[in-house]
Amino acid sequence: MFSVTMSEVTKVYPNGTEALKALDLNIGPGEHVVILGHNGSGKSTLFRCMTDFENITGGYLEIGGKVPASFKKRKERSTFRRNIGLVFQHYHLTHNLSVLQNVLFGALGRQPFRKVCAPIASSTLRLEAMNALERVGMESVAGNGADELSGGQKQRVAIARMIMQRPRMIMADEPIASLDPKAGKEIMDLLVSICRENQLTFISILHQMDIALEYGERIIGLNQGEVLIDKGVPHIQRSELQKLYMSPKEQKAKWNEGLVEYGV
Ligand SMILES: Nc1ncnc2c1ncn2[C@@H]1O[C@H](COP(=O)(O)OP(=O)(O)OP(=O)(O)O)[C@@H](O)[C@H]1O
Repeated sequence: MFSVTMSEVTKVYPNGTEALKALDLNIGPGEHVVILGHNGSGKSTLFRCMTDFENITGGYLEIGGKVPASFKKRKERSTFRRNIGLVFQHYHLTHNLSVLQNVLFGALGRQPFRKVCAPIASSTLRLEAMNALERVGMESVAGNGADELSGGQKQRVAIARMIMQRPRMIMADEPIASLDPKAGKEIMDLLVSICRENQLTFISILHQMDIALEYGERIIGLNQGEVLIDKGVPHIQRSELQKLYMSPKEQKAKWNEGLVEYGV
């Protein structure tokens, strides 16, 4: 199980935008954390820094005992990335290949390319891929083309592909943003249960407050690159989350009305 340690992490883009401002965060092994925040609050930047797709520009970031900023060799970096299972809003399946082939690709990194190609993949690897498909309820369409699936089915296949990676932590960036409410909840149920079964740390970026409250154990609310809320779900009021989506002017107005308690 991976943990995350961040001390005064900043990210300033080359154009001068300060997307993350001295973030101090600790996420323990096996925690289920939801990151919420308005558009432009820094969620994706944080996600990209944690997954090593973006360099931090200040502070200290450690994930699973590794410090991405210190990676010198490509192998170190690829091993680190392989330990983090990523789920995105868009499923990034290869559409002209079968569902099974897409899932086999999840083993890339721990297996060479030629070994994950469906016609020559070992029976052990194929069995593992079929088990992953069964886990997400998609084994009956293993031979179908990935382009024949609905959005919810594609996300399930993307999750099966991620299972093949054997990750130590799952990070999901708006995993249900393209799905209807029913399919979205099914995907969240699936992700949470996979994390529980395998004792994986789970960090997801969401836009839906209700889903965050239902599926998160802890919510981190970002506002203009800073942590505004960091609390366990049982201690969070809905009104606190709503202020994440207010402009500074609106927050000040609420403050003046005495409706919002800051820093509590
Ligand atoms: N590559 C970049 N270069 C310069 N500025 C960037 C870059 N990426 C993001 N930003 C800026 O950094 C800030 C945070 O953006 P980020 O995408 O992390 O926010 P977000 O919370 O994920 O937003 P959304 O919910 O819209 O995805 C914004 O002001 C954005 O314009």
